[in-house]
Amino acid sequence: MRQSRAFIPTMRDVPAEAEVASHRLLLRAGYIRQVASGVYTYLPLAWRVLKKAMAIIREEMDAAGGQEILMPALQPAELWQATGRWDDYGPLMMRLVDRHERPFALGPTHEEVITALVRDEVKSYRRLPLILYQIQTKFRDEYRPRFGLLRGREFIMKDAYSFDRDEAGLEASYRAMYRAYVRIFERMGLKFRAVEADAGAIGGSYNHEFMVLADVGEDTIAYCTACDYAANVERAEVPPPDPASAPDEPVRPLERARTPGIRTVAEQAAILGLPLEKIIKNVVYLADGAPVVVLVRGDHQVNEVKVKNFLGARFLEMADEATIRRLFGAGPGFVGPIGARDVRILADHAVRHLRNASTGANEDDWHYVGVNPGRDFQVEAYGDFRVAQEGDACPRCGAPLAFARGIEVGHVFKLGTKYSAALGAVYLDEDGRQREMLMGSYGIGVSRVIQAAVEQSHDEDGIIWPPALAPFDLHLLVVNAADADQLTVAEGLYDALTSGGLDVLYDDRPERAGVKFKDADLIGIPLQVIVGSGVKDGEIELKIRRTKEKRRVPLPEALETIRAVRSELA
Ligand SMILES: O=C(C[C@@H]1CCCCN1)Cn1cnc2cc(Cl)c(F)cc2c1=O
Ligand SMILES: [Mg+2]
Repeated sequence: MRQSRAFIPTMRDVPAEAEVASHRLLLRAGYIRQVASGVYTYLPLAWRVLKKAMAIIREEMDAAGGQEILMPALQPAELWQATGRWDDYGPLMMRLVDRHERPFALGPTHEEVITALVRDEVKSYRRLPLILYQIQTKFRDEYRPRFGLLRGREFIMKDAYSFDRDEAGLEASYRAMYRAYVRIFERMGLKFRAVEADAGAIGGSYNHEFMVLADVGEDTIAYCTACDYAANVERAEVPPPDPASAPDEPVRPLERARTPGIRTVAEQAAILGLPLEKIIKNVVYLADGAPVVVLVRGDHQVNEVKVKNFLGARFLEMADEATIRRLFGAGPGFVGPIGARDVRILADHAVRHLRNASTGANEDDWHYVGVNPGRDFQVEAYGDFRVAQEGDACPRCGAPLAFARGIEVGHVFKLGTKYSAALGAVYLDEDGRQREMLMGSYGIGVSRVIQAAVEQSHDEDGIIWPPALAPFDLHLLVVNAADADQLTVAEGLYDALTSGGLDVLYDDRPERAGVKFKDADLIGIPLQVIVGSGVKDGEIELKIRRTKEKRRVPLPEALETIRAVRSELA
């Protein structure tokens, strides 16, 4: 494509709301433009990148036995009402009514639609396993869309759904999808990790997220420094501490201590002269409306995902002060398990062996000291209820965990029968018995992954596309379009490269050299072919965008050297 014709509206300065480098660069380099908050137009360069990403995804999905379909974005409310999910997502789900006042959702995902389709069309075990997938626009009305394509309200997703006869079949489909994802992200040239993740409201037990490692990622990954354990920190398991590691100090009597007006555990620790590890923090929740107090050590945080999953609660929210006062007779900073009634008490493993700790006395301005769990209070259950921290022991091998930030670009789920049961997707097995299909669902954020690639691969001059995703194979520049020799060589190369099957962006504009070099570095095509003053010596120049390395090449060797360098970069 000739850049003099191309619609690539580069710009120098970017709007303030572009907080991360990848968002700024996609705007500056003329890849995307915002239409509304979280809603974007993909301009020609971005659309080319998206088509490359989709081609890789299609190849690997098809190779893994998937069959591509396209489902509608308009979804009748009845389907979501049948699975009980119509009210699960509140304002996050974009809804509308048609001209007959019938309610519809703009599809945020397609479990309901695909399960109803397979229910109606598949009756026999002979038709399983079945993996169907689509690449389609999704709608989620994020409260605060941000970071460009990383968290949009309208975005492109590949979503696949597997249908199997039994657990073994589901496991096979899950592994096939998992392996396909590894190949997809490897082919895209991304540094990524698959991590154990929490299924959240979608249910099902077993799932992994694929994270592109990047400091702006909204997710935190806990990974083991020794084995291949890795988990979203929401889910990372924390094994019970070794009881032998408990401090062996003499047990003290339980006493009250006056702690006027303390607001935080740090203040409580300070006023009592205790380390944070000796404070028992009490966090009060309503789980589907029922009060629960969760006890964790003062230096730990409650992991609400773990608490919610333990309780099997649909909704978990912090109790407000009025509820806390009604239940405990004191404000939030003075709550404790001793003497507490009409409330479920859960405690993290790390609380169990505390000696002579401190906790609220259920009276404003008073705490207990010399608190010894087991003697002074009982709990309903000790469990893994805290957020893992760097240095915690790996639950698989005991080595210390390390943290990294990641951008979730894929998520694979085992759904089991959650949707097939709700919608009646059943099949007849060999003995004519009716059985519910076992499902999995598998997503890739297609528009998100291309920005994740930019976040992971850019420098101060602009984007550095992984070759497999670059909008063009080459960026050909004529330094001085007014120079007849340079123009002749450049035009000749453009024709030869293009007819040789390469996708070339040719900067033929009558712009100053500096503008052209800056734009080429901004747009980020991995290999630049520069036709400049060297033509009088029969030479052109190759520039490798990532390393900025330049190579002078005799014109007769240009085509074969370009091919050689391209295969080096692939
Ligand atoms: O989407 C999934 C699971 C998988 C992910 C891979 C592809 C298939 N779906 C989870 N999820 C996330 N946000 C949602 C937002 C809304 Cl508004 C909704 F109504 C439903 C969902 C929802 O179900
Ligand atoms: Mg997810």
